[in-house]
Amino acid sequence: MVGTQNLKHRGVKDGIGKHQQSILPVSSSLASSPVSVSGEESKNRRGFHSSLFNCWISKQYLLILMVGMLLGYVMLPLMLVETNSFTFFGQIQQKENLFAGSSTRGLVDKNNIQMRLMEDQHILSRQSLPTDRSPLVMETAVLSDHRRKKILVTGGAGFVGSHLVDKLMMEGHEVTVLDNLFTGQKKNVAHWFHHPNFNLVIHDVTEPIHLEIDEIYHLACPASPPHYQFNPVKTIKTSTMGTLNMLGLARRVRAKVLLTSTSEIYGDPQVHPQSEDYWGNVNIIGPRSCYDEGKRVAETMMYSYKNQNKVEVRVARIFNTFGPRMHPNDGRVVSNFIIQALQNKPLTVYGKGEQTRSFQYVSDLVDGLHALMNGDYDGPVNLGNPDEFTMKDFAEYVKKLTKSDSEIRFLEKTEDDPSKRKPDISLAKEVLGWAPKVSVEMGLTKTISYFQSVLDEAGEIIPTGPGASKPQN
Ligand SMILES: O=C(O)[C@H]1O[C@H](OP(=O)(O)OP(=O)(O)OC[C@H]2O[C@@H](n3ccc(=O)[nH]c3=O)[C@H](O)[C@@H]2O)[C@H](O)[C@@H](O)[C@@H]1O
Repeated sequence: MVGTQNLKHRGVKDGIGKHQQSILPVSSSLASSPVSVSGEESKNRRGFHSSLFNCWISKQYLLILMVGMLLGYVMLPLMLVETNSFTFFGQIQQKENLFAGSSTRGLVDKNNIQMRLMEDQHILSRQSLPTDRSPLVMETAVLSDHRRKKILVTGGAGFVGSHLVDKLMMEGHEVTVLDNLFTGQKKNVAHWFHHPNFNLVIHDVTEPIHLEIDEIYHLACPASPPHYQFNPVKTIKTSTMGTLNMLGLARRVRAKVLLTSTSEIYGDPQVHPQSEDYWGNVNIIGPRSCYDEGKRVAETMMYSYKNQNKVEVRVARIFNTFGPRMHPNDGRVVSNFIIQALQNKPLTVYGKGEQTRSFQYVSDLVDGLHALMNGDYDGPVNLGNPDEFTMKDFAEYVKKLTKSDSEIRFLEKTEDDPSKRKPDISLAKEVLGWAPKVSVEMGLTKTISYFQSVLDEAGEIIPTGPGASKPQN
């Protein structure tokens, strides 16, 4: 830029130099014009007059020449320049005016847009954004700084985790979801991405992490049998190293930590229904042991940290749970039966279908986890709905609710599949004042309509079978 300016400046100077050169010969002719007074008078006079005349002529000539030059070399260019510059500056002025006009308008528009953006941001900072996965708008409370907690939810992008995140967000807390997205899905929490209280950290709990938080809900671990059996070593690492990392973090920052344990710690139970004081019946080396034993040792770690390091702990033993946002390829019985029934495909019952399960709706579980975290009781607590079904009856029930023509197909029994399961929830009722509110029928109706929308979007879904498998997105 500077170079260009210098070049232009030099060009102008050179131009002036040329003009000066062209004037110079004329000036020199004037300087050398003959004016003589010597010799005969008349001759001299004539000569004088003639020379005067000549001089006058030459002066005239010179004058005309000079006027011409003045006009030609100075005035005309000046006039042209002036005219051009007038037009030019006029145009510039006009352009500037136009620009100034548009920029003023632009400024107004810009201000309007900014105002609207600020208003939108203000509204969005108090609610969720509707998405396909979560179409209902959820409003978030505004808490004062000293009441707003920093809460970490490991596995927060999963089925149960994402519903828990909704509740904590609606209460106005700052929620950090930590998930490696093995079975969790970003779309489960996408409705919070814009919210200033929400953070998503893609991280594997088997690696340590340093965060400043007040509470930890530690859910991270695949929970569906085909998924946790896909990589049993990773599953056991997740429960053991993951829980150690969360307890280490809780100890460092003095956070309260809740572990989501499972009804699976009772194994194939010999006590029915199962209460918290039952020690269980787990095959230590069976295909389910990576999950069952992982959760059992995780519970042991929780109470070791409580006793040794005074970490404040909570342990929930979760029984079979279902609801919207279950992974369609989860492979668990509720999602499988509903997806099969909605497509009029055979409902796959493993074994004779005489094994029992008791199903709770996800919102009840979330309320239970919340009550446990915020209560004083720190022993393990069962959270489940005691409404018990055989799998054969459950298949019929799903068929009825979906009005499906599917046949019921009996497949081979899976190894170590618990023959019965039903929670005793007297302790939860007593220490948390908690009991499930949503009937299985009501919960199933909501879940059926959810899976119908998933199917409408996906077309066909082939549910995961009994064998170990990687989650399919
Ligand atoms: O849903 C849950 O909360 C629990 O799910 C699983 O436990 P499981 O009881 O085996 O759950 P499902 O895979 O849903 O199986 C329930 C019963 O249905 C049967 N089933 C499953 C799927 C299927 O297509 N057909 C079928 O008959 C299974 O053999 C089993 O007897 C997990 O292992 C638990 O950690 C978790 O807490």
